[in-house]
Amino acid sequence: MLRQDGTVCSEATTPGVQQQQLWSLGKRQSSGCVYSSTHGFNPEEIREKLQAFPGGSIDLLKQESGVAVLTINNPSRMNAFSGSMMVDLEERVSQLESWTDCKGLIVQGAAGTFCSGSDLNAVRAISNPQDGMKMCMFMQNALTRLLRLPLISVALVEGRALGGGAELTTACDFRLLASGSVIQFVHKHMGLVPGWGGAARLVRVVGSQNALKLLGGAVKVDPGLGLQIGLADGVLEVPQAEEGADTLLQQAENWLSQYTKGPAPVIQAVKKVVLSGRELPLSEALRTEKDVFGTVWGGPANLQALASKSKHK
Ligand SMILES: CC[C@H](C(=O)O)C(=O)SCCNC(=O)CCNC(=O)[C@H](O)C(C)(C)COP(=O)(O)OP(=O)(O)OC[C@H]1O[C@@H](n2cnc3c(N)ncnc32)[C@H](O)[C@@H]1OP(=O)(O)O
Repeated sequence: MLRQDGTVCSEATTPGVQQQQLWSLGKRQSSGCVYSSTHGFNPEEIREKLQAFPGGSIDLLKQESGVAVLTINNPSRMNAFSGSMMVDLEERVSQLESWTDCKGLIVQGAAGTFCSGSDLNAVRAISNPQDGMKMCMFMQNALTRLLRLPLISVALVEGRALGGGAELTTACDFRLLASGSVIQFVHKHMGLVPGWGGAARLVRVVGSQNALKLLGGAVKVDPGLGLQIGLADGVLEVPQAEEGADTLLQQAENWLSQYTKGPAPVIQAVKKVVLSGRELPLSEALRTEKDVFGTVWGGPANLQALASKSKHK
């Protein structure tokens, strides 16, 4: 079981207590910010600075199905991230962290394109290294918390995902690319490298050789290349105008449902064991896996499956 101090010991627990533990384990994993005051990070100060660059919004729609839709919404600037949208994003992630029934998340852009990165007007105004690093710390915290949510997330990429927009796609578990879409880490062309955690995550998704090529060449990744190197997990056809065709969002929801079908505690447990396997040293990951296992073993879904004598043909 989990001790108050976050360490782990083995002790039998009741299913009710186990469910509580599952949730608090999820909160511990998902609230893991990279930077705190010990790193000289003052979130209030940076929030205030970012709010000075308003425009657009990050919209969250929580659905009864347990799948939420997060929309990057700043169409007049190709969904570039204004400062206030960065603060919005952090708030939406907090809302998702406290959603006990969550199972899945689709991250999309408004009006037919994904996201063109940081708002260049804000970038120009804070183009000194100190402010740049503060903005990076803020976005790394928000995107790390997004990736660590106890749900299965997918970036639905239509149009372009550029710069910070490309980085955002790597903060999701999966990426679906619509026909004609492009993910491009344009940072080199801007005299930069990723700073929102996009390089570290990209290496984990496509391997260091491919990451070096994508960043070093500012390569345009179309759906074909995306599938080839593992940056894309699927390709969606942009529907023609004719009646009856599923929208891209419906297609993404269908695709995601193969992983989010089932009770929320089980889906959340799946994400937690994979997350700990990805992020923790092996011994720690194994202990976490045992803990998470303890929260579903003998739980309602497990007992129901046992009672129905299910066969896996
Ligand atoms: C690199 C690091 C940094 C980070 O990680 O934090 C970044 O992300 S910096 C931003 C990187 N992104 C860019 O440099 C994108 C630059 N824009 C473009 O390449 C084009 O605008 C494009 C390809 C997104 C769209 O081209 P298209 O011809 O289809 O449309 P327009 O260029 O006319 O764009 C429409 C309108 O949107 C404004 N826009 C687009 N991107 C941004 C942006 N990132 N910040 C601010 N504004 C942006 C563009 O200026 C046009 O506005 P208008 O008032 O009509 O001139």
